[in-house]
Amino acid sequence: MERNNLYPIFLKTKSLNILLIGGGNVAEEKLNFLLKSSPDAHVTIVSPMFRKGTIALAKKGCVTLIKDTYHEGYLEGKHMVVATTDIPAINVQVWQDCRAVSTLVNVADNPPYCDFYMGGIVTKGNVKVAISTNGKSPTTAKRLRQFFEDVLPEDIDDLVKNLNEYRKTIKGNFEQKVEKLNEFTKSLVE
Ligand SMILES: C[C@@]1(CC(=O)O)c2cc3[nH]c(cc4nc(cc5[nH]c(cc(n2)[C@H]1CCC(=O)O)[C@@](C)(CC(=O)O)[C@@H]5CCC(=O)O)C(CC(=O)O)=C4CCC(=O)O)c(CCC(=O)O)c3CC(=O)O
Ligand SMILES: NC(=O)C1=CN([C@@H]2O[C@H](COP(=O)(O)OP(=O)(O)OC[C@H]3O[C@@H](n4cnc5c(N)ncnc54)[C@H](O)[C@@H]3O)[C@@H](O)[C@H]2O)C=CC1
Repeated sequence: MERNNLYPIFLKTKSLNILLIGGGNVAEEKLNFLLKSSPDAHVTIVSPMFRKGTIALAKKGCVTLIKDTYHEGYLEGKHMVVATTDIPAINVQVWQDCRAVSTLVNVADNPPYCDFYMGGIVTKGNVKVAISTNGKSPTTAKRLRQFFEDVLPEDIDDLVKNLNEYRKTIKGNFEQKVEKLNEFTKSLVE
């Protein structure tokens, strides 16, 4: 069986600079899901045009809109880049420029030109679940996201908060703490 070997990480997007190139449908969708998960993300978007919905989304978050075509100077100070223009040669140019400066890049319409994929994301308080189909079926990622949004209980955050408090009160060395926490949470997986 084929296997997903991607390694998920949870980025502190508040202290990272994200560059989105292009201001069309895909840019708006990527921005929408990025801000849904991480409303405090720092984003810059460079595009000759922006959709009304993008302008509205930008106002709600920490998003800077720049009306221009892409040039590599925009990569300065950016930690990750998502290219969504409708011109494949520009997107590939972005990929090359990012590679040259070791900046993580995602070309939205072109999986071989992605260092990372965006995923389906469910957030319930402190709990976050991220879903990937290895780029094989974004629609499945969306459906799984909807499924987990539905089945994960809203009060799962209370459990996490309570365990965080309990964790602070446990005495003993690391092994003893792990044992107590495992014993306490056993019923969750039984
Ligand atoms: C590889 C990846 C790269 C990346 O974009 O990061 C990628 C690539 C492509 N998407 C395409 C199409 C669609 N994408 C969606 C939706 C989402 N796409 C997302 C991620 C990813 N999309 C990455 C892989 C994720 C994984 O591993 O599963 C989600 C999860 C997250 C997000 O976008 O933030 C978000 C759902 C969010 C949610 O609902 O929670 C829908 C469904 C819909 O909109 O209803 C469709 C139409 C139906 C279809 O085609 O399936 C096409 C074809 C373009 C064309 O044909 O022109 C390509 C290019 C290709 O595959 O070659
Ligand atoms: N990953 C995904 O989820 C999906 C990817 N795609 C792909 O994404 C690409 C874009 O699709 P749409 O957003 O629908 O197109 P669109 O035509 O709505 O938007 C393209 C945007 O790129 C901008 N642009 C053009 N040249 C530019 C330049 N030199 N610098 C900066 N911005 C520039 C345009 O002004 C426009 O805002 C297509 O190639 C499509 O195949 C499509 C659907 C889903």
